[in-house]
Amino acid sequence: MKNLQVAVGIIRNTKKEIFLTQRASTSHMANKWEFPGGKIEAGETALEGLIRELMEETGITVTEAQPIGTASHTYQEVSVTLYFYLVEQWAGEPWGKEGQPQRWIAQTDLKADEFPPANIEMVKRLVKGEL
Ligand SMILES: Nc1nc2c([nH]c(=O)n2[C@@H]2O[C@H](COP(=O)(O)OP(=O)(O)OP(=O)(O)O)[C@@H](O)[C@H]2O)c(=O)[nH]1
Ligand SMILES: [Mg+2]
Repeated sequence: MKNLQVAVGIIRNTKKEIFLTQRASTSHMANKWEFPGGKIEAGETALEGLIRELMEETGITVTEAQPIGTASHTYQEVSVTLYFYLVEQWAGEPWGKEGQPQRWIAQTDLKADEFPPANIEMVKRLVKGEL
């Protein structure tokens, strides 16, 4: 089975809100909410992939990103390893640049079951305020 390496950005503002986007109804994990990001390309570091994906999907220029852990999960169709980054420094204002629904939500109000299963542990850490 394919193993995808995926860089994801937890974009957090000074009010401790996190920027989420919703996955397309036609995509893997359709309609789930996610941290913006995507597949790391050949020859890219995880951080380079993160910076490129957040520009493509949200229009921001990341100026600082802190690696906060990884998670691996095997879905029926594909297995993924997520590289999570906390992003608190950027230029621009994030928006659903590819037409995805978006929202800011208080970190403590995140709901694990709105995310793909690979995200559950990270969402729980965020809700507990461990990060
Ligand atoms: N972006 C993102 N992907 C996630 C998260 N959690 C999770 O399991 N994934 C999975 O990671 C895989 C790759 O992510 P993606 O679909 O965003 O990749 P991408 O932006 O490069 O997509 P593309 O092929 O449309 O260009 C998908 O199977 C997706 O379901 C998450 O929080 N954010
Ligand atoms: Mg993506």
